[in-house]
Amino acid sequence: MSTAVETASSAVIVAIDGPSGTGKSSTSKAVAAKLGLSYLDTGAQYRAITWWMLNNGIDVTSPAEIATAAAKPVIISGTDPTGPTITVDGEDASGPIRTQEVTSKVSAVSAVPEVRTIITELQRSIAAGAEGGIVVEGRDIGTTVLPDADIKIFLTASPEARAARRSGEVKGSDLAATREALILRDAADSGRKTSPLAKADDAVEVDTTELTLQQVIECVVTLVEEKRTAA
Ligand SMILES: Nc1ncnc2c1ncn2[C@@H]1O[C@H](COP(=O)(O)OP(=O)(O)OP(=O)(O)O)[C@@H](O)[C@H]1O
Ligand SMILES: Nc1ccn([C@@H]2O[C@H](COP(=O)(O)O)[C@@H](O)[C@H]2O)c(=O)n1
Repeated sequence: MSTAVETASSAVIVAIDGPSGTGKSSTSKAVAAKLGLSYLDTGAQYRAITWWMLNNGIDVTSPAEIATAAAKPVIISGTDPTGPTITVDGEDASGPIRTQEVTSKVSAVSAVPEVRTIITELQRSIAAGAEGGIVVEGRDIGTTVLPDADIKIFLTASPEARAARRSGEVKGSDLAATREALILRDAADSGRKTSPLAKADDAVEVDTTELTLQQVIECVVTLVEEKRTAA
């Protein structure tokens, strides 16, 4: 499978990876909007295929069943950073893919190699079609999906900071349980055989633990602009 993604010569490709709750989505959307780039949330695509499997009676503890069904759903991602969308077989999936059920099952589905092959090809075709450039966020963008990206960022933050951010989104949520769930999902994503969550050797690591979201956005915008100026 070719990993080369051809875009217009002025188009910049930005890969942003990192564990859960490090700020990938918030940062990527804001950076893309600020720089006039498209935006792709690859986690949403893995969530979408997981949601489809759950809705269609697939046993998500069976890699063989998942593999057989992997090519069936039609997943379409809208890449406007000010209003990203995702549909599965024509149905808006943006709400249902964020449920606790999907969150708890997505790592098992995304670990299946057949799923990764299909979703990776989809991601590369979206990046290739983004004529003005794109910010793509996920777990394996810099290492596997777009290894030739112009700039690669790997966001990190302490489990405590990430759990506090996530708990802040849901009133009355249990901080310790949120922290535990984040750690378990990261362990599953980092431990799978096929394109695990990992920092690319040439990625710039940004520890966001002590940074505000605004500071992270400014840091990434500066890195992209420096890269563009140097090119
Ligand atoms: N530097 C920051 N300081 C404080 N809060 C932040 C920071 N970055 C992101 N957040 C908040 O943390 C939460 C998680 O951020 P976000 O969804 O962008 O993370 P993520 O890495 O994309 O997570 P996931 O991989 O689980 O989808 C959001 O509520 C966001 O507003
Ligand atoms: N490039 C990616 C992106 C995501 N995943 C899997 O999807 C899950 C959900 O991701 P969120 O960013 O929406 O939290 C994630 O836990 C991974 O299992 C992936 O494998 N590769």
